[in-house]
Amino acid sequence: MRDMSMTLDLTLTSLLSNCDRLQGVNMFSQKFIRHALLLSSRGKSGIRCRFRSTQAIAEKVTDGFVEDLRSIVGKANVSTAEAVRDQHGHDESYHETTLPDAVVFAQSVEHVSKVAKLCNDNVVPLIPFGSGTGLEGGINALKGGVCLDISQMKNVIEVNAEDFDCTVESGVTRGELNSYIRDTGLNFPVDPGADASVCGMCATSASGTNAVRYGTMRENVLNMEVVLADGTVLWTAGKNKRSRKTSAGYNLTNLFVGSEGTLGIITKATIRLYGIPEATLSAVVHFPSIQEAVDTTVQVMQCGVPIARIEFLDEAAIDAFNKYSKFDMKVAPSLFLEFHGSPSSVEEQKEVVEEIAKMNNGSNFKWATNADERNRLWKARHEIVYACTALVPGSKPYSTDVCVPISNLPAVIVQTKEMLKKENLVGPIVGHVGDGNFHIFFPVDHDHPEALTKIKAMSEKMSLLAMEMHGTCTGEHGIGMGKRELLEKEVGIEGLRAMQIVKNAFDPNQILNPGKIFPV
Ligand SMILES: Cc1cc2c(cc1C)N(C[C@H](O)[C@H](O)[C@H](O)COP(=O)(O)OP(=O)(O)OC[C@H]1O[C@@H](n3cnc4c(N)ncnc43)[C@H](O)[C@@H]1O)c1[nH]c(=O)[nH]c(=O)c1N2
Ligand SMILES: CC(C)C(=O)C(=O)O
Ligand SMILES: [Mn+2]
Repeated sequence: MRDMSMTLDLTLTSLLSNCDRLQGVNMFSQKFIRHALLLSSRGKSGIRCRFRSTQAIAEKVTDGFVEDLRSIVGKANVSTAEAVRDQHGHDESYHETTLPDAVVFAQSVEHVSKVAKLCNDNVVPLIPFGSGTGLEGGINALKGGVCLDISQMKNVIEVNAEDFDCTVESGVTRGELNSYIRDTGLNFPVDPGADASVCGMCATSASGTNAVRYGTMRENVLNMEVVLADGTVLWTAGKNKRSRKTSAGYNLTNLFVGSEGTLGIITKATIRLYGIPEATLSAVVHFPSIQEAVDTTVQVMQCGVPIARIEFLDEAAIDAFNKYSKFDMKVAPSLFLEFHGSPSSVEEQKEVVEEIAKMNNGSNFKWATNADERNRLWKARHEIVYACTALVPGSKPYSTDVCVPISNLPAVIVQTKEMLKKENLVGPIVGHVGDGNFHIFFPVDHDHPEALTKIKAMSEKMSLLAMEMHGTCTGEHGIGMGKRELLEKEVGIEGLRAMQIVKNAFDPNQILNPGKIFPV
């Protein structure tokens, strides 16, 4: 860490600005709706191949090195069995498995620190493994080495109900946390659908269906305990700190959020909690066209409705959804909605959204008031990726993930749909449209490499279109190994160089999750 202070002060100030995107506006007057309408009309399990690690690394992970790992974490917590390495060599995406040479199950931050130091001293790659639900090949051991599974560190360290925050260890998943705090009347709403580890969600800057109301991980992490490549343990906002605001120096917390295991291993996270809303109401509404569904979204957002979820599914997605989850919805472009608040505020939001949807020819509103109906709806929505892969037996999901400023969303989705048609590709579209973020789900069968080539070309075109429209190639899944070649196009050569300077300062031996984020 010798050179860190020298290199960081040149580059970090502009990178680490904090953004607060949570919405507080709540204006429902007719005047406001008209203004917003005017604004918008003006502008606007398959077969996997397994690669072995590179020879040079395999030679470093000798029997002696494995013995050293065992002496740190105990014999039972190190495995070189092929089945265990296989399970840790891929996430839930289409990326083909790449095996680590050994898997270590850490039980404490001391274990993590000593394993990191050992790997750093021997220049052996070290890949943090959260719960393996990522979608960009983040945990693939591209250069072999040690996969550090931190999922067994499962303590909830503290819950400060009166301050609406808590601190968890790396293995606690979102679902486990919410079960643990159920009696407090609080919950952690950031919801990627999968039951990912909270620290893994920090590492990928995850979001999902609730982010439109509660923000992404970036807005919800207050502090993190991180182990650096050389074994140093630090708290990004200072030990035991959990204030809502800070102006103290660089924002290290936001630097580690979204760092995808390339800068350090997140062993604890202090995050914000929210009161479980007094009233919740979900609804589904169908539209004659994609344009009308997405226009509705834009107008709802421009009116400042504090909607908790506003999810778009095109007709192909609804069809897959019906078949997989045994629903019988009208096969048409649709919005899934959810409102949170007091009973009167929910009623007010409902009325405004219903009116906007109707102005855009939305029909067949179905309201889900009881918890069972709502849970069934959202469970099915979160399984949509499996519904889409079920369209091609034996396939794995390839998901695009662009995000654009909300006013550009209708144009981007409509153009995407036209591109799909032109390329003759099957790809249901699903989106967290309140944030301007959407996915195409392509079922990928590795027995048909020509189809994968076509899908990759389409995905790149979409990313370029999103960037042109002032957006990003990844709203929430991260760069991983799938989007490395797009990063420079997005942040520019200067941005990429600044990121490389940060990487080199924190990880001079390049041991942390090598091959990820940066172009090859
Ligand atoms: C069905 C379904 C649906 C969705 C999603 C997945 C699936 C399977 N996802 C993606 C996924 O849930 C998300 O990327 C998680 O944040 C990954 O958390 P894991 O704990 O599984 O990390 P995983 O183990 O998959 O690791 C992901 C990356 O983070 C690193 N990492 C993990 N834990 C770390 C730690 N403690 N310290 C440092 N680095 C660490 C890894 O090295 C890797 O690079 C998603 N996402 C989303 O944002 N919105 C969505 O809507 C969805 N929807
Ligand atoms: C790619 C997936 C599973 C996703 O992000 C979603 O369903 O929103
Ligand atoms: Mn998503």
